[in-house]
Amino acid sequence: MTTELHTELPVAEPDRVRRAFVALLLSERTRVGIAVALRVAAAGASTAAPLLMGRMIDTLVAGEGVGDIDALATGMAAAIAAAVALTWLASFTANRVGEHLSARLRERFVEQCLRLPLHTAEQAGAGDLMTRASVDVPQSGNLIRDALPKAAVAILTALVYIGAMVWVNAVLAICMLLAVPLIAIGARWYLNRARAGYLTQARAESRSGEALTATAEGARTAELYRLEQDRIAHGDTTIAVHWAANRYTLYLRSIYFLTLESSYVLPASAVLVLGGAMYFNGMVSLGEVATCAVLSRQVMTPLNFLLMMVEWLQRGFASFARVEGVAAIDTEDEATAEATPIDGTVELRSVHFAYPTGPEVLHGVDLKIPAGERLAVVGPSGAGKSTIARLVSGIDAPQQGRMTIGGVDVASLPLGDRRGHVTLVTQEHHVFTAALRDNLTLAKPDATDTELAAALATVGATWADDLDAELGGTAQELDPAAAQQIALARIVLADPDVVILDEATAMLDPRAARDTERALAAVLKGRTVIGIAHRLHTAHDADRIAVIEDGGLAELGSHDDLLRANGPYARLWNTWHGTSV
Ligand SMILES: Nc1ncnc2c1ncn2[C@@H]1O[C@H](COP(=O)(O)OP(=O)(O)OP(=O)(O)O)[C@@H](O)[C@H]1O
Repeated sequence: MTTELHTELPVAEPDRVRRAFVALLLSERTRVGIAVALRVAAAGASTAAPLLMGRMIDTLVAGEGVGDIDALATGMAAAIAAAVALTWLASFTANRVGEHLSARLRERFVEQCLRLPLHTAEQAGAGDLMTRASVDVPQSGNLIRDALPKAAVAILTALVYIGAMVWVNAVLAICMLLAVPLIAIGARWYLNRARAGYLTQARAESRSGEALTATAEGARTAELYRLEQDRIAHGDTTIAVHWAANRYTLYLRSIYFLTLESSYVLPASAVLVLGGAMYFNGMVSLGEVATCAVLSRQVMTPLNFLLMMVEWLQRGFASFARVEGVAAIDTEDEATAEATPIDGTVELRSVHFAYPTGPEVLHGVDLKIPAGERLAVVGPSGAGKSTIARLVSGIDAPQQGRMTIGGVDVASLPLGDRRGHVTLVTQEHHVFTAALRDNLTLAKPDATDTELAAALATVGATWADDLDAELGGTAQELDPAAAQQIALARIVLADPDVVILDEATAMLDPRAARDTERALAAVLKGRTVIGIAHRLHTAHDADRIAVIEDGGLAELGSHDDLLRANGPYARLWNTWHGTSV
């Protein structure tokens, strides 16, 4: 079952979020510019109607001709038609830009996940990455596609309306300021709490997702060890935390929206009261009061919308910070190769290693494996064999000492280069839902069909005669031995100097295991091979055997030498064969 001792993936700092967001917008600067210009034009057209209405009232009050009224009414109709057409065009353009940007964001997220160091992904657990992919990426997409264009539209529209009010009568425009204190207090209270609230909510969602995934994946184990009640209790706890986090953000919203609702009534009432007094004192015309009253109501629509959107924006930016957090790992972990490995010599020098969640597992291991040697690593369960495999393949780096391939620190090799020098083969082989060709070219993107066919022939995959055959998912189901052959064919294509086999054939039935081992022999020829031998008969055929006990190298030598030495290996061997020394 998946261990839940996870280190969460980071969340990007506000500064990084700002920079990433601006960079994303600038990547579509022309389209963004056109959308903004169209929106300003649309807002300009919609202020024309109240302005013309004011003129119309003043014309009527002055008792001027019907011809002027007709002209003003035609102008109003034209302004309204232009506003509708421009608003539609502006929304259409903004939506298109939003779609482009959110597609870019999704593609970047997938690339970042694929580049993620394996140990980081493992420590984060499936739940965190899954929630970021399934909740935060779509929510960031919503932010870019819907929330942000709408917010920008609302800001621009409100500014144009306020500008028009100031132009008509600056004193009446000042009435708008009455709404400011209430809105400012409400927004400040809300914004001070919202980011933390939404980040906690997203984290709680990840954890409850993680708990449910782990329970579903390990259902059989839970049943076997009668852990059902523990798992249910654990699920209940994470869901309760999630529920509490949701309730908290709901509480924030309910207080915030109440403040907003109350703040809208004030400015419109003030315009009417003050405007009436000014009119009776001959300071403004009736038309100006009517225009300002309509505009003060009109400006509240985008302002109201904008303030409601703060919550949506907060949630969107909290998600964006989580998506961008994955990119931050890439930058931190980017390795820089100091040189290229000269051959497949593997060397561990005084290697110490501890997992983040536990005590030291390897206590100063010294081991040199010359290029082309087949080394078997044996030892009791929990001794540290798989940990050595992880270090050699660069999944983890030692905290002390050096781990080199061909004279170069494995951790300093960029991920792409590392895969070309060392490959870890375990019993888990993922066959992607894709054509056989795509499943193979993962290892060598520019491989020709002839190379792919040769690689399949090397591993004895006689069943694979159609490179376009769809595999995985609901398509052709492969048996474990065939999946293993695909994995081995990938090694032939990747052509690494060093291959590590960790329980590569342990899950196969004996006949399939024999076939696979035959295929393996062809694949491994000429490479340095480190085989983690859980069954001793595979150790017997190796050039040398390293016995690991309690995180240290207990013995090193050929099978015959070690049997003669009558030490830990001889004891393991005799136990394996059921004989005593
Ligand atoms: N991801 C991990 N986080 C924390 N501790 C771990 C992790 N993986 C392994 N360990 C611990 O490290 C120690 C060495 O484990 P390792 O898997 O290397 O042993 P092994 O010799 O390969 O055992 P086995 O033959 O049972 O696979 C064990 O005590 C194990 O519990």
